[in-house]
Amino acid sequence: MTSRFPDAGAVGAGGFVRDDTPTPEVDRREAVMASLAGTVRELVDATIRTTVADDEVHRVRDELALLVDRLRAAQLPGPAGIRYNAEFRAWNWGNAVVGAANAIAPPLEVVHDASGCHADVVLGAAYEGPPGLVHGGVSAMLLDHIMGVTASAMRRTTFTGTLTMRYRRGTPLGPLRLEARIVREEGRKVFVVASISDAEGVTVEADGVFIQPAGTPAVDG
Ligand SMILES: CCCCCCCCCCCCCC(=O)SCCNC(=O)CCNC(=O)[C@H](O)C(C)(C)COP(=O)(O)OP(=O)(O)OC[C@H]1O[C@@H](n2cnc3c(N)ncnc32)[C@H](O)[C@@H]1OP(=O)(O)O
Repeated sequence: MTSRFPDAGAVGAGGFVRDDTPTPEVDRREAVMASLAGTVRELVDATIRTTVADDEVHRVRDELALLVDRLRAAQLPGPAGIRYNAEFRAWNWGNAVVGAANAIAPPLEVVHDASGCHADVVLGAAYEGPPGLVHGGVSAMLLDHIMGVTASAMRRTTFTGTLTMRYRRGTPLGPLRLEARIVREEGRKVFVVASISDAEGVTVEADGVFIQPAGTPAVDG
């Protein structure tokens, strides 16, 4: 059996990092960071939509600068990366789509189902492109992620090779559903289709080729 695990602390195939933090400690810290990110997400939305007076905006800015300094007191040297321990518990707290510590991420909660993956998400003012509609790049980002998770099927690393989007109509901000499934596989290539829907039906369709980079092992067990 080929192990996907490099030595502790080493960067493995696909950029994954083995980290021997025990799962209960990972779970505990993840909950702490998710609660902070949730409040920062509220801050982002409140910032976009606030109509308070200029003086109050400046006071809030100054208070926030102090809070940033407190978080800067101890920082990782770079991005958070993807870590996992010997129990297969993986965590990628900085991920742009699902990162528990990333207020930029909606975050998407991907569910594996019988046909592939799906996710229900509510997108607010921070994801606007055209007035009242989701930014096309945000739609592509969310679909790319759920398609990548579907292609990897929790047993191999896949990278996006080619992603094609068809925007059928504007995607309204608010509650949305994403769905993705594998349509076929050819060697290291995995062909995936996906969609975003609102209550009226599909707004965006995507198809993509996800590739298991040469030399990266599948997880066999
Ligand atoms: C592990 C546990 C679970 C983990 C879960 C994590 C979930 C994370 C979810 C994250 C989700 C977010 C996901 C992200 O955001 S992933 C980030 C965005 N994507 C990238 O950065 C990828 C950058 N590109 C590369 O790394 C390489 O070019 C890849 C790996 C893609 C191929 O380089 P490699 O050297 O391996 O390829 P090869 O030359 O041996 O060719 C092999 C075959 O592939 C065909 N081909 C090649 N390129 C393309 C292409 N662009 N489109 C279509 N087909 C292509 C080629 O014709 C050949 O086919 P054939 O001739 O054999 O028929």
